[in-house]
Amino acid sequence: METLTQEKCEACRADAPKVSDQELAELIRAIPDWNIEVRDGIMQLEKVFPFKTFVAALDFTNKVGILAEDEGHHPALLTEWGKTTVTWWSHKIKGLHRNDFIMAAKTDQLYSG
Ligand SMILES: C[C@H](O)[C@H](O)[C@H]1CNC2=NC(N)=NC(=O)C2=N1
Repeated sequence: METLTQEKCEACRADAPKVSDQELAELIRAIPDWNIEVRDGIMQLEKVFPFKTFVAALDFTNKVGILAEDEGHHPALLTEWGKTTVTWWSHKIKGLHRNDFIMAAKTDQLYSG
């Protein structure tokens, strides 16, 4: 399997399939530090990134925002003193698509603590 960080997101389509249970089990192994959350019936990938300062958290938040714009796929971002919470899911399909795993892997690449 090509590593997720080398892939680009495909355009979000309402008829795109959610990842299957088997794909989910395989893909989550590539991003083991991410949590699978279900909110209002929507499966999401979530991870908290700790920082020493608010400024560092905000800088990381902006980097993820630039990545999202570049890929055309956008997260929910919660920036607080000392941490940024990043949550990925595909709005159009109300669940998880391979795009969300690609973006989670690329988000990890932006983090330097
Ligand atoms: C037109 C635009 O590309 C689409 O609306 C994109 C924008 N970014 C997106 N981001 C996410 N996470 N899910 C989407 O369905 C989505 N759709």
